Amino acid sequence: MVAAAPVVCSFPSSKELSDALADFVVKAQKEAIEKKGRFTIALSGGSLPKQLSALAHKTGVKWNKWHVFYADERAVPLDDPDSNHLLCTNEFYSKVPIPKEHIHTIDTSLLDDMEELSDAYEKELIQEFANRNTARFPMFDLILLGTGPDGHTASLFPGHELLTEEDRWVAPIEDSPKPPPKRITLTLPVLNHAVRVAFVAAGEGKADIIKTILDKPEEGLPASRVRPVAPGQLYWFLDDGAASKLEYPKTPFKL
Ligand SMILES: O=C(O)[C@H](O)[C@@H](O)[C@H](O)[C@H](O)COP(=O)(O)O
Repeated sequence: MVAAAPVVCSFPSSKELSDALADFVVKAQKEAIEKKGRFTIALSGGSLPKQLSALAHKTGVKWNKWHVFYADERAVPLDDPDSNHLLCTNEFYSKVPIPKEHIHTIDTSLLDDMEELSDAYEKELIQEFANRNTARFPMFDLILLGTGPDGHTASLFPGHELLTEEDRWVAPIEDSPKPPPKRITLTLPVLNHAVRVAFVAAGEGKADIIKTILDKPEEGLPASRVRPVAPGQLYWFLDDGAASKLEYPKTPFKL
């Protein structure tokens, strides 16, 4: 399947990165709403939610058209300090008026059964993206991802059997090397059918892994396997620290 080359942008500071990311998200939601009257986005945990707070100061955001899912979520109650939903609430939703019913959380009554928890979240996606039989995989308007020092993304970890999943939209993982061990995650085919996927990474601590992911995709790290099929497009939003070892060409940011 054909995938366009990633577009990599680097910014001198974390503030400039957040600001450009916010403009990029506003443009993505504008295009999606013009086409379909709604904007479907998936968010990750880690440092990403904080980077989104610059969106609170942007104009032209139609918050009531947003439909938010999680690229991955930890199998914990929604008020647990490990919950990505809690993190997104504190860092992002508390600053912007997304209707609560448009934010798709896991069903915490199913925390004892990871298969059921994952299937229930897949059903949430099926409801949003219509009938699974008519659409092989959902096409998110935008998926925002981070990457860890091992090259994982969402809850897809190096060498893990979930990397070969070809059918499910959402899958459980019970042995995540990054705590907590139990999570659910969007699968690679879902990441690779999005209209846009953007990775966000900042800090010199990320420089080595960013270099491996982008300069040595043949190593097959999970983040290197995210290559949305055309016309989908992959973007990397980095700060100069995270991009400092990269040979892959950078593109000046433009909307
Ligand atoms: O729930 C999670 O653990 C995250 O979704 C995870 O995939 C994260 O995005 C990366 O580990 C990057 O984390 P940082 O942005 O904190 O480096």
